[in-house]
Amino acid sequence: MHGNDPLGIAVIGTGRMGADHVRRIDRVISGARVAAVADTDAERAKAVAAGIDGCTVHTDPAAAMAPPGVDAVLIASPGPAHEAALLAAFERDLPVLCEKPLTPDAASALRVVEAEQELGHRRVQVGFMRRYDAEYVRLKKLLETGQLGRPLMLHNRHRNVASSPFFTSSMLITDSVSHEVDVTRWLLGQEITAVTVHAPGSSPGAPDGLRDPQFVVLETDGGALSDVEIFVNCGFGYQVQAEIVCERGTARVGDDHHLVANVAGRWGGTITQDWTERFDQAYDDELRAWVDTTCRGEVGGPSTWDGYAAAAVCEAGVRALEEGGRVAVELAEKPALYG
Ligand SMILES: NC(=O)C1=CN([C@@H]2O[C@H](COP(=O)(O)OP(=O)(O)OC[C@H]3O[C@@H](n4cnc5c(N)ncnc54)[C@H](O)[C@@H]3O)[C@@H](O)[C@H]2O)C=CC1
Ligand SMILES: O=C1[C@@H](O)[C@H](O)[C@@H](O)[C@H](O)[C@H]1O
Repeated sequence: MHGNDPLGIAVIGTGRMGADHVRRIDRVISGARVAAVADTDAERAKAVAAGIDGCTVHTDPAAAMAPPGVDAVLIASPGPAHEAALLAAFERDLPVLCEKPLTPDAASALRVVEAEQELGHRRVQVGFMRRYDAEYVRLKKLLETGQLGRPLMLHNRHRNVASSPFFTSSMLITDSVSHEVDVTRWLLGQEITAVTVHAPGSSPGAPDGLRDPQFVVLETDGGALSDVEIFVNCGFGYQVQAEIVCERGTARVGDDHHLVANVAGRWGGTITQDWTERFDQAYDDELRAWVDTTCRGEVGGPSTWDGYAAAAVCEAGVRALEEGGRVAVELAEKPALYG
């Protein structure tokens, strides 16, 4: 990157999230351009790159990071492909925005933590975009004022209209509750020490064999409890809500009452239908923050360590779902690199 040239980004994975991030880089935010795309599905990559000046198209993620003019990497391939893409970016010492999950399990996430330590500096921002959502940011700032006192409980609700066909019972935790795991650690500034999962009878709206909904209880090292209702086939809307209960007050986000209309003898509003609608602004702000910090030669936002901690908690959650009972979370020692 030279002078005021836009940051050249290689986008790895051009499916739903990748294509949306390409649009965002190309048309929404300033200071960056899509320099390359890679997808194992060449036609998809080609279609997403169409009309973007100077954007090279690849099927191999490492090859997409090689052309001159690639200054940074955005990973939006499926979770199991993240480790290889992250290590390829580290080979070139490129800054990375990696969609959640960092990797799908604790062992691979720890390998990424170790590889980043070998580089000797932080390179990765993990795509936990709720940290950029205006409502969550306001909640975090309110907690930091101390007015509400110490947090005691966080109640989270996370509902999707319908799950994708390949969704499994454990993915309700690893793919969906991973967001609440990060929100809990970030809002409370505490580590999660144990997980319990309860699964009521499945909803008739869930595909056969899918344990949906589930109720997850996270315990923290600060003595707080965070519970999560995860329901990925609720049928009616995309809802992400959180209420924090503290010693002297409570606060909640996600009520979705942005517009209330009075018409034909009724009042009411609409419910968002998916994450791209509910978190559109948060994704914009997340990407803008990443481009800005990268252009300044800095790294911010959720770290590789946060990605590892989330993976370890989710892994404990999957064991709690499969084996029952309360499963303790064992974290490796936190390297100095992550403060
Ligand atoms: N932050 C958020 O709210 C959300 C994050 N995500 C995350 O974004 C990532 C992508 O998810 P989606 O776009 O929904 O999936 P998707 O299935 O729509 O797209 C994935 C794309 O990656 C390609 N691909 C597969 N293996 C690859 C490899 N080794 N190298 C390059 N490309 C490869 C596929 O051909 C596909 O085009 C996942 O990590 C997912 O968890 C997804 C939805 C919301
Ligand atoms: O990250 C996401 C998806 O991968 C996940 O499957 C959904 O449940 C979440 O709501 C969405 O934010």
